[in-house]
Amino acid sequence: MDVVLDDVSVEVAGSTLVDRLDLSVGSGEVVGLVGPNGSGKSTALRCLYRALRPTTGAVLLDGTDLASLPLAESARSVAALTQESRTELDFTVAEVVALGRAPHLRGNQQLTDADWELCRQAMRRTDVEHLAGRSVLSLSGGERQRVLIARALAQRPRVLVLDEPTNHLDVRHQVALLSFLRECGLTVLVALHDLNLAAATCDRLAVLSRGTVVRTGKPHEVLDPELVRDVFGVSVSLVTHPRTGAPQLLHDLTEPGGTP
Ligand SMILES: Nc1ncnc2c1ncn2[C@@H]1O[C@H](COP(=O)(O)OP(=O)(O)OP(=O)(O)O)[C@@H](O)[C@H]1O
Repeated sequence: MDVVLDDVSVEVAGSTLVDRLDLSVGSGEVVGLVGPNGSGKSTALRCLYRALRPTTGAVLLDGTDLASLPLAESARSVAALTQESRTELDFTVAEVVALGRAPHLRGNQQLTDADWELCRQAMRRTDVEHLAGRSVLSLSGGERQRVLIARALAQRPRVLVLDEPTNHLDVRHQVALLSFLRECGLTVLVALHDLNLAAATCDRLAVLSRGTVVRTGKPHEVLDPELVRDVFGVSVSLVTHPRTGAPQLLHDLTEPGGTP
């Protein structure tokens, strides 16, 4: 399923948070949104999972305006792991993951054996099956994050939207998640702060600054020291990963920094 953000602007209380943003993501492509704090990454992603409606412009799924689809229909296609994803209720891990099946159920319909099997597969994939009976309130930050990823996978979406999914994850689970994003065959939009992980994971990157895309392309076309200085205000050297050829940035901490 392909996704297009077509000239999307979002205004809230007189401020323009996203400004005429254009971005196309092909079916099965992994596109990373990178940009400084406050550049509009989360706001753009919110338009995709319908937490926000663009003030002007449209989000298209396979050419259909998302706003014209019933909410349940778009929820069957688009799963999101967001910064607002909450696990504050005293549910077990299995119950939280099962919520991912909700868009596929009618009324009070119960989960079938096939639904539970999909939940188990998602829990195995994110390494939380052994926690299935535990209360989510008792989990560590990284374990909770993996449960939320399992919930999104149990939804069996065609588009995955992830806002800083590596938050709280140790390095093994970061690599496992990002490798999965590369292999899963889904259309993926992911906001990432770590430019090196973004370069290693994504087919293309879109660099956001002040609510709009300032550059888009394959990681080696996008990540150059000049752009990183202009957009992020930091000094880096560019090297090439010796095995994969991915561009990697080395931070130069001896250069004067900006505001922390
Ligand atoms: N409801 C709101 N009302 C007013 N301003 C908002 C609202 N939501 C977001 N903003 C502002 O919009 C800008 C973009 O925010 P957004 O969360 O999209 O940025 P981001 O690129 O995801 O940042 P971060 O990297 O810090 O997560 C920020 O300046 C933020 O303060």
